[in-house]
Amino acid sequence: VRLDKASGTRTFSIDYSHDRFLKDGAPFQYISGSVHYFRIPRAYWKDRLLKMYMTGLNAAQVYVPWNFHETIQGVYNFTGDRDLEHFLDLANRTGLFVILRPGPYICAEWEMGGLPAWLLQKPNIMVRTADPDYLQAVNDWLAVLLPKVKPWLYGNGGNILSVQVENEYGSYFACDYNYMRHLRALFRYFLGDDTILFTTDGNTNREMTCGTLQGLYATIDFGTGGVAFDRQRRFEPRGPLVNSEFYTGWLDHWGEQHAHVDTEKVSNMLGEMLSMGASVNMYMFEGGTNFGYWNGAYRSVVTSYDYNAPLSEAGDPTDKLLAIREVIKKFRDIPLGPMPPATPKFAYGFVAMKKEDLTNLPCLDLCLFQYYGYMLYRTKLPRMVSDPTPLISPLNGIHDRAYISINGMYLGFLERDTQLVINVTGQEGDQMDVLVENMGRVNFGSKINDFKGLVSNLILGGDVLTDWQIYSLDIDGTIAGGWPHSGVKQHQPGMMSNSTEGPAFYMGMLEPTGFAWDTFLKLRGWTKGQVWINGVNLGRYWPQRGPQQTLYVPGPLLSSSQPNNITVLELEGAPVDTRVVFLDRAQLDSTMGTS
Ligand SMILES: CCCC/N=C1\SC[C@@H]2[C@H](O)[C@H](O)[C@@H](O)CN12
Repeated sequence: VRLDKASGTRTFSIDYSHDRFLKDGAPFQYISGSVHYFRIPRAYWKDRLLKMYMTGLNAAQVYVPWNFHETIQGVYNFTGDRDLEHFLDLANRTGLFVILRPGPYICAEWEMGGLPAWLLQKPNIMVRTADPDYLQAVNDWLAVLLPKVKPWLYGNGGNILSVQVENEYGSYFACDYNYMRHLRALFRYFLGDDTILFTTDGNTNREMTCGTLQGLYATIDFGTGGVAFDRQRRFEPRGPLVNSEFYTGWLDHWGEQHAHVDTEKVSNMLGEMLSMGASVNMYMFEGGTNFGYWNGAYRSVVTSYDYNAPLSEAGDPTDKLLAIREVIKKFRDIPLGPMPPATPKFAYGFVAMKKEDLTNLPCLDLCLFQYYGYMLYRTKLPRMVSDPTPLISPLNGIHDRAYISINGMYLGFLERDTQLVINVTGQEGDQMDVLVENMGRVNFGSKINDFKGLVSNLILGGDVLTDWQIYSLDIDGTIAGGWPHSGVKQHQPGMMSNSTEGPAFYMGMLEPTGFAWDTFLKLRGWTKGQVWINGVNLGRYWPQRGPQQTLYVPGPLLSSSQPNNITVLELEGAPVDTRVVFLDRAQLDSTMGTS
């Protein structure tokens, strides 16, 4: 560690006279990449950070998702895959500085942009504003997080060079300067006066106007469409040029083409910005995976956060990475030695899946709050409907998909914004089951107060359906407890269809091979659902929509010596051939019916 000669302390500051950063008094240009620890198994953090270092980066840009660490209000988790300080330490030991972005809102195609869903228990809360309820929750959270961060600041001996306040606030409708002033005061209180606090906003005047604040250094983000520092200069006439999110790729939504950003454009623009002396962060450098239910939505984002990034979802160096390394070589010495290779992948082959007995499924009784996954709504038909009768959500209240069964016979689904009516027939008193899926909360824009479930009435042939029983389904807890592989019978009412279609669980076993290498799970011919391996929720699959056709299975989730439990919740309909297959490569670019 080099100390500042004059004061004997470590300093990272802005030199407004020469439009640059100074580290310990010497000019410093950061060449950084975004990496999200919350999208990578802990066992692979060092592998990804080392590959970033060997590419020639000198910094990693890191979000902190509030909801990942305080999923339940007042319960804080910084262990295992949530061990932020271990990640910071690994980055430090690997030779990478850190640009920290603790939000409290982070966007990032992450569930509710990182905000915890329990904020919505106050139905009228105005998140990302000076709303007192919201600020109280922010105060409590940052009073836990920022003291953990403080020792890692560069001036305190750590590797954090600067800290971002909020995230693209200028894109949000509220434009609430009192909120940003409150955050500035909080960050200053906990982190001291010497740390560089900054903001990042998109490349428009409105965004830079509403997103910036005196005392927070204004930075900008833009992709390969063209260098756009002139906008930053209008708000920061002096100081270093900083592109905090140079888009090396882009995100994928279900049903759309897999994103692709041209390597040559990325390389050329990176070289152009670095030659201007700008500090640049590449978003993403390593994307990773939206495990479990963590994907966000603008429209629902897929499970893979490959992002067409220089390091693939599985951490494999790509041609884009090698091209970026060639550019960086022109501006700084890069570490000697080979680029660490891709982690080994293995095609474990086919695994037979058996439909689970439909009478013992993880149903819990009424529960007030469930934030993620699936809820079951049950009622009785109020009258006979002998002719096909429309079941309608007139206020688009299906958040987000509902799978409809009558007396256990699956009828089909309703979907937010797109499929708002389905025809029903039945007898008075027949049981109607509506399994509602939360597809991930909106992470950008004004619809972020994204309540889930049946948020308004269902109408059957003009009758408002009432007398609902609402079941919270602790599927993850039940599967983590060993069901259905443990043979433990859950004596609860079955909730699934007994036809070959509709929601049903399937179980299988991947036999151990003596090693546990990365692999990619393909559910060829399946429709849509969720997968767990050894109790870990791998995320959503939707091969019928695509473009993602395989789920990344990190080797550390597999056992090399014990059978690996596979559990699938298929929501619409499994194929006749209910095998699944483990491949040695990803398939992320095949939309509906082309896989
Ligand atoms: C059209 C919406 C633009 C929203 N901004 C985006 S989409 C991809 C990235 C990440 O979400 C990132 O977290 C945002 O800061 C900027 N950005």
